[in-house]
Amino acid sequence: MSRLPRLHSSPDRPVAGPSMVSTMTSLKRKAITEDDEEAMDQPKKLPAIGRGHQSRPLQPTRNATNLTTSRLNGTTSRPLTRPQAPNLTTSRTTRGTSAPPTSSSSRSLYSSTRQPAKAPTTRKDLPIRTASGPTRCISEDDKKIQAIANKVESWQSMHGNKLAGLEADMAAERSKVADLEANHNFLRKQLEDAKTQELLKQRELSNVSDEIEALKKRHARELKDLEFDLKREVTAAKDELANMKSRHARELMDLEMDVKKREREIQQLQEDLRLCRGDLERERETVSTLKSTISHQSNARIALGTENHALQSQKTALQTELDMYLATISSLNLKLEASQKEIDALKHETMEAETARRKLHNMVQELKGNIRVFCRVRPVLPSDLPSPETPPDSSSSGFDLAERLKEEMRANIAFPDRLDHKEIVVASSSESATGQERKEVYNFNFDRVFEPESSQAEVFEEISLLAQSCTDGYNVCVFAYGQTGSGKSFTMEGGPTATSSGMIPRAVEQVFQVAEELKRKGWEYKMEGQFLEIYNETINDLLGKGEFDKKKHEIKHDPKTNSTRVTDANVVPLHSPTQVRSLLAVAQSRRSVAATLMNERSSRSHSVFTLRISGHNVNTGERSEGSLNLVDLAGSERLNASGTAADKDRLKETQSINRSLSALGDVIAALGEKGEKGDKHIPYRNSKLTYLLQNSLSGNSKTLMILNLSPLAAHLNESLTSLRFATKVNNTTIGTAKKQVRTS
Ligand SMILES: Nc1ncnc2c1ncn2[C@@H]1O[C@H](COP(=O)(O)OP(=O)(O)OP(=O)(O)O)[C@@H](O)[C@H]1O
Repeated sequence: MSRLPRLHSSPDRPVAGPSMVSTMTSLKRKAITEDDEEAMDQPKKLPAIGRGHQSRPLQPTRNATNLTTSRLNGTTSRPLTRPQAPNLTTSRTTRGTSAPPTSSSSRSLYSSTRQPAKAPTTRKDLPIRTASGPTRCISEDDKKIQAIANKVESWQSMHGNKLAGLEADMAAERSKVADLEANHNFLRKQLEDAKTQELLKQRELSNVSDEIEALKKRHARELKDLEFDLKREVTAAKDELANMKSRHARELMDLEMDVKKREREIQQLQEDLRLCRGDLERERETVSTLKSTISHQSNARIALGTENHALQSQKTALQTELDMYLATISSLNLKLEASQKEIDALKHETMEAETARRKLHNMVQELKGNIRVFCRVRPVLPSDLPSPETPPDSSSSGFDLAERLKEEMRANIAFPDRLDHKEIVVASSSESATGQERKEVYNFNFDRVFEPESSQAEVFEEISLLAQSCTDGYNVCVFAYGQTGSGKSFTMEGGPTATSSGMIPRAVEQVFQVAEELKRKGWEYKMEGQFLEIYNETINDLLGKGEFDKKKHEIKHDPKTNSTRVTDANVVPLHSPTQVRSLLAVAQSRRSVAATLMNERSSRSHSVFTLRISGHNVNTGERSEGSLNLVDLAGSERLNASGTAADKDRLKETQSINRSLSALGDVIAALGEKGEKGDKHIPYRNSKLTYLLQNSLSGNSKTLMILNLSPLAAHLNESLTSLRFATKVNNTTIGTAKKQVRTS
């Protein structure tokens, strides 16, 4: 299609010959064929477009060519395909091989078409323009030239005719060409119209195809939407179907279960029915039995009616008796009430008697003098036995051997006073200078003597009144004296169990108990504790921080209140016996203990536990200040006996202990002498121990010394020394104890 307009777009070009026309025709044919081919590619609407121009089909060129050809054939004998015209036309444009024309028309044609420079190239000896140039006088040549000129002239005249015919032909051809051009223009116009229409149709077609495309897209979208909706609906339908299936399955299961349940119920009912039938049978049998029983019973009832009558009369008699008893009970109740009142009065009396008894006890103590001495002998312990080469077996022979050994080791100590337990007799045998055995027997009397079998409770029973008197406002001092390993610590502190607990925990418990009881009488008590150790004449606070506190403690006495204070020593408020027990445990772990030959756990220091108790009677306004000092003295053995002479530190310890113990003896002796002389100086300051216990050792306080003795024969001499010291103390009267009581 695009080639066709280009062919017809140059109307000014020289008209082509038949070959050109045929070429054009073939080109047109080709173009039309291509058009047809292209038309084949167009949408199917295109034939409809062409149908509107059927009267002028799109193949006019082919018809026009045919027409032209037929016309040419009809008007002249010379067909257009003759060679002359093309040669002429060609010579006009490109070739100049023909001879020059002689006529003016041919000359002019020649001169207008041929270049003069090219003519001599064919014939060199002939001038081209012989007629107009200078004439050479060569006669032969002139003749020949004349002949040629004649020939040319005849040729020209002959061809002039031909030329005229050709010009006529040319004119005819020109008119044909004009026709063809007109036809061509018409066709071109038709073609342009067709193109315009085609463009319109193409535009329409593109619009339509756009619409189709849009429709396709919309259709695809709608299709997609529909597919999506459909899928969703299908999914929903599937879900619903699944739900329905599961619901249906559940319902089916429920129904099956229901059916099974019903079946079970039916079975149960059938079983019940069977049982009921059995029961009914049995009941029927029972009814028949009962009927016979009833007949028996009615007979028995008659008999019972008679019996009942008799019992009624018996009941009346018993009722009378019961009334009598009730009267007796009410009179007994009255008597009980009277007795209860009597008991209360007696209790009150007892309490008053207890108070009076305590007063009397104190009076007795005062009359007896304020230092009392108890003596306690510990049992022989397995640890006292020499360690055997072979370990003892648990057989009876092993036990007997141990007992025999104990017996052998035991000193000859007797307790003849079985009633009052106040006497101890020690027998010793020694060799005289003459080699004879000398037997000596020593009798000692104390306030109380405890045999090896005596328990802690028995010992405490004797000192409990003394201990609790601190609640009445007395200064009380209990100290344990004896050689190392004699049982001082055991007596004062005791063991871990309730039965083995010593005097300190028992005394504290007692004081708390008494304080609680005295609350009813309006007494309120405040208690505080202090635990000190005197080691090598240095005071160590056992309730302080660390094993040895670095502080230098000083002892201060207040003569007004007869109280003693130690500077920088911890005084802990006491609230319960349990708290006191834990305090004692802490203190015990801090005590300095050094090993000696005599006792592995020998305590090489004095320990002083002080319980201060201040009371206030809210009813009477009375106030009391008392203290309880519980002293565990260091071992009293002599220097050689302990085997410490070789050890410098142990020697110093022992010397210090012995010095303080002899100072204690000196103080007690001086107190005894003071009682006689009145103005005797008491050397309290000779040791830290006596200075600390000044207020508890003076005549205003109650003092108890517990002498602990070893039962071993090996320790007999030490025991005798201790017994003599205790006797001295016991014989000392140091005055009358005074209550620290004032009325506010
Ligand atoms: N009455 C007793 N009953 C049973 N065992 C006792 C008794 N008295 C003391 N003992 C035991 O004897 C050993 C020595 O006693 P304890 O340590 O009390 O002696 P001590 O005089 O305090 O010695 P130290 O001066 O070295 O402190 C301990 O094992 C103790 O348990």
